[in-house]
Amino acid sequence: MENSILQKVVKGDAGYVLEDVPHLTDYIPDLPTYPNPLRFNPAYSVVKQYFVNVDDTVAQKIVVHKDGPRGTHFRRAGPRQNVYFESSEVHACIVTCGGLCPGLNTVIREIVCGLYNMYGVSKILGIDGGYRGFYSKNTISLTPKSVNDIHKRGGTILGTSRGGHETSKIVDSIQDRGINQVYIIGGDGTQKGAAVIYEEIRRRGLKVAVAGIPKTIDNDIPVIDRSFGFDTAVEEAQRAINAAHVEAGSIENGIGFVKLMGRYSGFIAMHSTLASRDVDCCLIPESPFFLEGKGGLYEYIEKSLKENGHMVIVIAEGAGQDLLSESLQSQQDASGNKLLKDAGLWLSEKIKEHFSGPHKICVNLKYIDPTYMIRAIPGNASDNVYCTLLAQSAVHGAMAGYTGFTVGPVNGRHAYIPFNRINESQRQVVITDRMWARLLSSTNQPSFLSSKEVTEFEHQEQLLDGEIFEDNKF
Ligand SMILES: Nc1ncnc2c1ncn2[C@@H]1O[C@H](COP(=O)(O)OP(=O)(O)OP(=O)(O)O)[C@@H](O)[C@H]1O
Ligand SMILES: O=P(O)(O)OC[C@H]1O[C@](O)(CO)[C@@H](O)[C@@H]1O
Ligand SMILES: [Mg+2]
Repeated sequence: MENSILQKVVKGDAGYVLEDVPHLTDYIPDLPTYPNPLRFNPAYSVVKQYFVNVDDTVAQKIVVHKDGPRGTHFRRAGPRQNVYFESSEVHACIVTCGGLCPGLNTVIREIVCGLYNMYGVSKILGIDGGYRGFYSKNTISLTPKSVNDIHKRGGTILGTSRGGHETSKIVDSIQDRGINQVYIIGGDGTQKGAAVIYEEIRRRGLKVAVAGIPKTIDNDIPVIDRSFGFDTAVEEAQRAINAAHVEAGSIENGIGFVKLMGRYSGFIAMHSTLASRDVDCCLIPESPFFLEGKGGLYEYIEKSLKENGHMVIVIAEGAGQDLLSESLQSQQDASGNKLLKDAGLWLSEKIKEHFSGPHKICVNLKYIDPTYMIRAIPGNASDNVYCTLLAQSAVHGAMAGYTGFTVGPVNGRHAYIPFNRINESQRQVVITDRMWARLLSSTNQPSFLSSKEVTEFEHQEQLLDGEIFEDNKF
């Protein structure tokens, strides 16, 4: 076993690898255990095999070959027979960081209700306004009653922020308040912050479990099947695309132009396009494009307008940033994320300018920017169920003494994933994958790539060890 502070790798027969998560007993030996209170809970006691076998693991790769290695596995999430906290001893806190996402309130609600109803825990604090709230604000007391209706509202009742991650101040606050379970809901930046909080807690030898719940509307967190809120955002984006289609179709040479979120990953734009079928061109950060000349965007727009009289374009906010780079200043937000220029607005102006020039076609372009409208809403039904499972899996993991983990579904089964696996890369649309090919075939747009570039993309992806192909699921 290789055992560093963040990596706990167990190897077995036939190429089996378990990338395990830390446990409190890794650095605090002889911790007492207690029977899981769920054993005495009438709602759960009737379930056959309710408890997860301690050795259950979830395979990352489910398409395998006869002689191929069994590959990476993660510890299966779920309740254990024994727990490492007594109910009365638990003092939990919940924090939400980064941008908003549909379902945040559902996760908060279900952590509170899960702790209370399943484990009899009643000391639960909300941290106000993201990481900086640990050391600069009062806490909010959370009870099943106070969170009862919050899943019907968008946003986060706890507030959120970017920046302000000061590890030692945060861990001082955890220690001073006697908190022993920390639930951290947020995106890639937040999970990196959670990893360093875990490391500092471990360095101080504290009996504090740190559980991450991945949140990102962009769906850019690797390993997990998808992030919560993504489904809701794609659904809400349909309203903007429908409006763009109606507007474009009602006027000669109408162009409906919709900007959606997606800083580095175009999943929202790709899935919204595939779901809608009214989109003629989808532009995402992963797929470079150009405007002028043969095979360029202007040529495609001209052809579409000639053939159909109207068209719909969807652009992810991070697409085409290279084209406006000359005017880019390197500004950052409080968390250090690069601030993007508004590619949607820029491109819609360029299109209008181009067609009013020598290539004169009198285009009628309607620009629709619903970016914040698709994330400042409550989760839909399927996201709400998903958020419940995430929250409960996190609670079961912390109660069972696991720490330094992020929870999420891997091939449909919830698992505990070490922070380093979540934090080492960003998930992106693979443009040499079948899903992007489906999109190209549904819109009929050009790929904007020469065959030389396709070969280069394939080569880069082969170097990236197979995980990059995870989208090739369907
Ligand atoms: N490398 C890091 N180490 C420690 N803390 C970090 C790191 N990166 C970001 N953070 C902290 O995590 C919090 C959220 O980060 P960020 O604003 O990047 O959002 P995010 O979690 O990535 O979510 P999203 O991108 O979906 O909005 C901030 O408080 C930030 O200070
Ligand atoms: O304006 P804000 O709140 O910083 O958030 C914008 C960013 O947040 C995200 O929605 C990720 O959460 C990105 O798609 C977007 O670039
Ligand atoms: Mg982020």
